[in-house]
Amino acid sequence: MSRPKVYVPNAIPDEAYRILAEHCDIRYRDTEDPVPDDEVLAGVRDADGLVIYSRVKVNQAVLDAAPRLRVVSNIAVGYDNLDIPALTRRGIVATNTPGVLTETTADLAFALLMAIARRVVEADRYVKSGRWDGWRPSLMVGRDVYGATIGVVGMGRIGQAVARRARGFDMRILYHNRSRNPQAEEALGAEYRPLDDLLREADFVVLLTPLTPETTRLIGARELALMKPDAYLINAARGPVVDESALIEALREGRIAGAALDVYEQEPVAPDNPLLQMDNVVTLPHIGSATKATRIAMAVTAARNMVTALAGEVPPNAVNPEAIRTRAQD
Ligand SMILES: O=CC(=O)O
Repeated sequence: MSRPKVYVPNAIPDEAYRILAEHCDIRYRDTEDPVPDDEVLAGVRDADGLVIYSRVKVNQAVLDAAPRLRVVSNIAVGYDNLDIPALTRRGIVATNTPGVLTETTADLAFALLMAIARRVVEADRYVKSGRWDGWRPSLMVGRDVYGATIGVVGMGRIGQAVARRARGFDMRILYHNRSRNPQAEEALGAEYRPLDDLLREADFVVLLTPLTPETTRLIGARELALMKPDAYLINAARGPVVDESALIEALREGRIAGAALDVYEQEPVAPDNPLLQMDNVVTLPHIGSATKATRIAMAVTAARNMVTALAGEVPPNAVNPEAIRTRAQD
């Protein structure tokens, strides 16, 4: 039997490459540079599998160009770059990499929270600018994290990992989620709130939802207006969960105290985006899961998902296992 063909349009760690190479023929683009759309279309032409980072979109045009495609393995926990209904209709299994990045991403979300509360980035820039003329009681005063109220929106794996960190800071933990999580309530002392109530009460609103039609622009002008004027918004989920123009407006008018962002409506963020000019906004370049160990673990997980799915088994992290049934009925 001939080996399946897998298209890998961006460089992946050797550990993951080796797993794929043992079982598949790989068409490899050994660079992290963005893949032009026409290269994706050419790359998938004879591919049985596609292993991608979330910057590559798999839409109808890609599917139309990929008659043999059976598996798409995303090296990310989020999979909003994939048109899941279209994949499922075609019997193509999609997989993601949950679990391996939970703690790493929670660390980063908490780092965003700490950085905005204690003005870490602003203070660093200030010292490096050479303007510091000595200790002053009001210099770079921020707000306490310890004992404050955190509102976690999206109490999945990462949300719960952030709540565990918040417990260490003796924070009051509120959460909002599609469904209540009695286990998180019991284990973490987290209190469920309808979204509006969470927004009214939290000092730090931390977004950790997947991007879905329901969570797109979940936080808009109305929601920002519910937040306390001294509260902060932290987005470690996906940019489009927030209406970015409404956020810019709220920050300009001082309706919230600040924001710490790892993600944006458009990535990379445009150099003239007003958020980049605001001292009370921390801006990171989508690095939630960016540690060496976690990036390797994500790629290895993605490679294993691919190999398992190509062997005709249900892969450990199938996001649309029903696609296998669709295929079986063909
Ligand atoms: O953003 C990163 C991911 O979804 O893993």
